[in-house]
Amino acid sequence: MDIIVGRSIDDLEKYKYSGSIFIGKQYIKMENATSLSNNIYLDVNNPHLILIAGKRGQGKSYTLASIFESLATMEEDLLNNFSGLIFDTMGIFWTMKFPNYRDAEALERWGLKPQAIKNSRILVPEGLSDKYRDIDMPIDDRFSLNPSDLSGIEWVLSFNLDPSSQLSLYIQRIIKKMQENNNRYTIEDIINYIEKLNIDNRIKNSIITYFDSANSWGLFSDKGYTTKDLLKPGYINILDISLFTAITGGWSIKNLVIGLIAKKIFYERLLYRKKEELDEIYISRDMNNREFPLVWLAIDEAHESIPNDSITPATESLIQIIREGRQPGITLVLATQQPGKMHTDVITQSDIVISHRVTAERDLNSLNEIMKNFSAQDIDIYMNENLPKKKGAALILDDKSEKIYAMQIKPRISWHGGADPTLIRKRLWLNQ
Ligand SMILES: Nc1ncnc2c1ncn2[C@@H]1O[C@H](COP(=O)(O)OP(=O)(O)OP(=O)(O)O)[C@@H](O)[C@H]1O
Repeated sequence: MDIIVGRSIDDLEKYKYSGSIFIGKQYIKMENATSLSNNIYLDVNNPHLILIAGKRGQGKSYTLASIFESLATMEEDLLNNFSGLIFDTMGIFWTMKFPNYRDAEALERWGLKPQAIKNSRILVPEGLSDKYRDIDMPIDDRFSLNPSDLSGIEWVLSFNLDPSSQLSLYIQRIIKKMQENNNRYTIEDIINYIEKLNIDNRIKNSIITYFDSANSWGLFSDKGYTTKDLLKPGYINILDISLFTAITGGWSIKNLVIGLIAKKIFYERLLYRKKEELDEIYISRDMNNREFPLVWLAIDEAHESIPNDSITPATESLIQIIREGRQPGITLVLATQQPGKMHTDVITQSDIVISHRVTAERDLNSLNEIMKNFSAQDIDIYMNENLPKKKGAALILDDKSEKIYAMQIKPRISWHGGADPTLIRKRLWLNQ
């Protein structure tokens, strides 16, 4: 019998398969043999917090992309009301634009065909777009942030400064003044203001150096894009922020992008949710298409954005979405190699966990915290007994049904961009 994870018994009766996507097949163990049997679907009708865990190379980025491919190929009426946004921190999801000929044989066994995701859209930071064009990467659009949208503490955390240091306190005071005196301002405006301040020259110069460096990130413009520019309905919007890796403190900049955009999406969805509710109450109103789509946000290597031992520029927004995101209709998908390093809210609030193999003790401990609700067995023992040692094999823990399934994630229809590069350069899938 088919399984739909993340769906209540009531909803199973009401909606049947509608509003669910195919994500893989269940492993069934008979005596000593394990074989693939029932189809596993994922409920996409309701918002969820989904954690994908697994040590390096077990398939967590693959799984994340496989789920988003299935979202991209939903029926049109669902697709029109949906928008996916992947914060591509490692620069590996843009290959969705190409068919996965490499796994054509495996796909055929699953009754699937290599397919490009035509409704995927790649956005890159405005000031870095030439770098992407130089290597012929397909780009659909650019994005930037407006400097006046950042609070003092967001600047401080992006500069990787200790929030209680003297420099940080100055920066927070400066930004407060900028916000009081201006509606919109640029980084140059901030620097001009600092230059006129009557403070110690050493401090003044170091603050200016920080803002000068922010100017070189290629991230800011006085336009700044709206969330509607970023969230094209019916599309998987991929924000490639991987090139910030090359800048010192790169993760702080990536987290700034994640934090600011996630915060804006949260507030806009909150507003539009009220309007949608009114649309439902007034029966004369049309309920077909939402003005602002329901959003699925995804972050790979999420332990870097929302760790358990420090605060990043993304922490506050992500915690807010984790705790309150369901009401406005935001689903968050977090993938990590190190669940043991993630903020405890992720562990306690996830309603769907997809776990590939993990071995580090700290990671096993945090997954066992979730596992306690499902089984008396530890997760590694359960995995060893029920899961073949195969890439893409995972346990899926479903809070709605309080059940665990051993499963194989479906192969990707679009090209996987996260594979390790090999010294031998051959197209083995073409026998070349
Ligand atoms: N469901 C799957 N079906 C078939 N092959 C898979 C599946 N999942 C993963 N693989 C294979 O495993 C490889 C590693 O997967 P992936 O790149 O997602 O690892 P990862 O866990 O994200 O690793 P990293 O931490 O290095 O990013 C892929 O290149 C692919 O060949």
